[in-house]
Parts: sequence; structure tokens; C-alpha cells
Amino acid sequence: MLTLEDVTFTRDGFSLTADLSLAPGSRTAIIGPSGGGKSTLLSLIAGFEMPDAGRILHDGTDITPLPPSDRPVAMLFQDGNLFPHLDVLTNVALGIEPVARPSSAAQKRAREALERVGLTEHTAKKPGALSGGQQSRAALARLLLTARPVVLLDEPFAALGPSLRRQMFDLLVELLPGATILMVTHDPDEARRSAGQVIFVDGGRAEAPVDVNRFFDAPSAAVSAYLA
Ligand SMILES: Nc1ncnc2c1ncn2[C@@H]1O[C@H](COP(=O)(O)OP(=O)(O)OP(=O)(O)O)[C@@H](O)[C@H]1O
Repeated sequence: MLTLEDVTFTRDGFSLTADLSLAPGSRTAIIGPSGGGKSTLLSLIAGFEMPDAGRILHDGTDITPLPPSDRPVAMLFQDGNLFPHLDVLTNVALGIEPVARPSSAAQKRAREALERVGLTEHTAKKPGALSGGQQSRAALARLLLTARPVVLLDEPFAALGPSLRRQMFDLLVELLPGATILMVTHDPDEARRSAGQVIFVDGGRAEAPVDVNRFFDAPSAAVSAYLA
């Protein structure tokens, strides 16, 4: 269970509040107007930002004081966050060891992960020599190796077309069974297809999750205004 307990965060005049829980293995879409605080919510869970008050708990353990690397949380960024000067194999091995020259054991595991995402042929290339979809697959391979139970997706496949985006999400779910997934999306169809529930984030307030069908079929006034 991932719990944000009376969390408040303020930066440069913007405030975010969140008081909610997510069941293990749940898939949650994070939806709301631009500037509402969706990315900030993920940053708080990942530990890139620290709350001013409240706690973040994972399976009953208070993870609020922990740095991002010690949290049970992995994040997939919009651009995949691959290092352009390192080859694909090394980029993926960084999921195990944060060093530019990975051990042979790390290389072996990276090669296995690259095989699972269908990139065996491309391990020696630099990310710039891969297509957008292949770069997403490489980032996904690295995510697999971090083996964290909570996965945060901040529009990670936004640069891809709808069909490839769907393929990438399906691959992610297949490769990370049981992961608790939180995904920022602006696309209602994607939310319905990929998530069981929705957190609406508007004006610095992250609401408690609601069932995805109820969210769209019986929207609150604020949600209607956003969807209009
Ligand atoms: N690095 C930053 N420094 C200062 N303020 C920031 C920073 N990043 C975001 N903000 C501000 O924090 C608020 C929330 O931003 P956030 O990125 O969380 O919104 P969002 O819902 O993810 O928006 P979008 O859908 O446009 O990505 C906004 O007012 C934004 O201007």
C-alpha cells in the first residue's frame, strides 16, 4: 500500500495537498489541467521533492526521509532519460549499478533485459541511433532492472503514436506484473484502457482515487470543466 498522509508541499507560491492511498498492484491515471500539480505529485512520491508536512508510507514504512535511490519507486521520464554518450547496454546496466563501466554481471543482466524488450540487435548503439520507440524500450529495460514495486510514468510515451504507446504500456504491464503504477496522462482513452482508477489533480489538490469509469461517466463539476 502506498499512502500519502496529509501531505502538503509549497514552492514558489504553488501549493499541493494530497491525502490518499493506493493498493498494491493498482494502476492509477493522474489527470488534470496543466500546472495543477501532476508532476509535483510524482516528484513527491519519487523523493525529488520533500513535503513540508505529512508522510509518505509504503507498506507501513515511512519513506518520507529517504532519498530517491532508497525508495521502492522507479520513474520513467518523458524522454527516457538515456545518456547520449553511453551505449544502450551501459544505459540499461545503470539500472543496476550507477557506474559508466558496468561489471560483467550487470552487463549480462542488461543484455537479458534488452532481449525481453526486443532490442538484442541494438545493444552497442548510442541512444541517438535508435528510433523513439526503441529508446522507450531501452528505458523500459533499465526500469525492469531497478525492480522497484512502485512505478511512476510521467507521460513517458508521449512522443510515440497511439498504437506504439499502447504497445509500450502493454509491454510494461507484462514485464512488471504486480507493480503499482501511477501514470500521468492527458488522454481519457488511454486512462480507461490502462488504469482502474483516476486521481484528479487540479489547482494544487490531488483528490482521492475514484474508479475510472465513474470518473468519466459521472464526472464532478471540476472534472466536467476539465474534460470539456
Ligand atoms: N522547477 C520548478 N520550479 C518552480 N516552479 C515549478 C517548477 N516546476 C513546476 N513548477 C510550478 O509548479 C506548479 C505545478 O506544476 P506541475 O508541473 O506539477 O503541473 P502539471 O499538472 O504536471 O502540469 P503539466 O500538465 O503542464 O505538465 C505550476 O504552477 C508550475 O508552474
